[in-house]
Amino acid sequence: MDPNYKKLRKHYLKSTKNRDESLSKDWSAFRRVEKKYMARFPPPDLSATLDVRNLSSGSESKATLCTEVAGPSSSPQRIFAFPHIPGLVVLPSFIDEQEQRRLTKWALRDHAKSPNPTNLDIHYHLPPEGLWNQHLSSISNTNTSDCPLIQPRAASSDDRGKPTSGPRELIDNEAASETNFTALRDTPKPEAPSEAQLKPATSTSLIAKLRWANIGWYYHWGTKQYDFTRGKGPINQELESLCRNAVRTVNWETVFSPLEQEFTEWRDWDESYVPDAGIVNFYQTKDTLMAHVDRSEVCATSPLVSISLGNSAIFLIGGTTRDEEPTPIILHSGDVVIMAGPVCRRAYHGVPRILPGTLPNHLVIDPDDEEEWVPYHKYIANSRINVNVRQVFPKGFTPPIASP
Ligand SMILES: O=C(O)CCC(=O)C(=O)O
Ligand SMILES: [Fe+2]
Repeated sequence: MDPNYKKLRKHYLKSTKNRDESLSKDWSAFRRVEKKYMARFPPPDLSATLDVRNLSSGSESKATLCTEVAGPSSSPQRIFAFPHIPGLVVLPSFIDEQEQRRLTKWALRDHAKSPNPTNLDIHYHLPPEGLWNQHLSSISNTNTSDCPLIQPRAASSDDRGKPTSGPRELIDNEAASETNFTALRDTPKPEAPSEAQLKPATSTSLIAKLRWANIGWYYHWGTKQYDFTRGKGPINQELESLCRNAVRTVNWETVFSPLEQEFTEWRDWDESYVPDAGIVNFYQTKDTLMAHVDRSEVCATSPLVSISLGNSAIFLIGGTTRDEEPTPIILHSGDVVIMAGPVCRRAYHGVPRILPGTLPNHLVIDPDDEEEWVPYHKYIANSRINVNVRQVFPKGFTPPIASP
């Protein structure tokens, strides 16, 4: 018997010895599927997952309810829609190989640092050059005793701010809209308390604990609402263009009509879709993202563009309640998912599993700069990065916010 399998079985038997079987009876349809794909033992059967790359050209899969729709005649880009979740689109390999490396570098080196908050800022005094740049300096420095230590922040009186194992918790927040905007804006957004008894740590050890970095409007995790009083962080222009191009690539008429004739906003998206917020999610191979709906944006129907980099993942997307069984979709490095329109933007979704050992070859070596890529390869070999970009306000809408 494979020693790793033996270890997993032993752990499984031990952890399930006193399990209360009645608990799982109350699981929603989403939770059941989530649990299935999260299971460490026995490892899940992936045969029911959908990998659009395996669908032959022009195919329509009844079992998976996925349809290939026509893309722009000038490009070989394939586009998949899901009529049972109108507004969901998968663009396989939308990001080319070089751009995937560029985005990986951007996420770690240029973005996960001040002024963009990360999950670690609450707990540590991060270096101004960013965790990644300090990590690069320390690995190029042969004298390990010179590695600076990052100091924890003074512990607060309680430890409610303890970092959790994933970037999200299972709490439903109130959906934002133009009507409740002022109330949500004025809801107090206290600073999260830092964890007690943390020890000073090296940047190299903290890189593995990086879970998210904010893009644009600042998100307040405690209330799960944006904190507009802080103003707006920068949005990378190339990322913005890439997301706008992804939205423009789709012929939305083939996605929404004739299913949702009363929804016509998509007609303006070529111009009106301008992202202004988002998050970069960093997943180590054991990390998961629980079922949730992203409903903090005032624009409740505008496209959310989600880019996958690194190892592949299982992405679950269901309906507007947890009682609808989600569709399991395999996302690979370079794939773009768009969630748009009133149904899809309110659909529960999550990432129950990262698939280790699925790093594509073009993220192993950078033919243009082999040396520089080495530390990025080392990181991404055991990780997945998701760049999740949203539009909080409709274009031209000036929110009633005093300048910070
Ligand atoms: O990692 C992913 O593919 C999804 C991330 C996500 O749903 C989110 O950041 O809201
Ligand atoms: Fe999400």
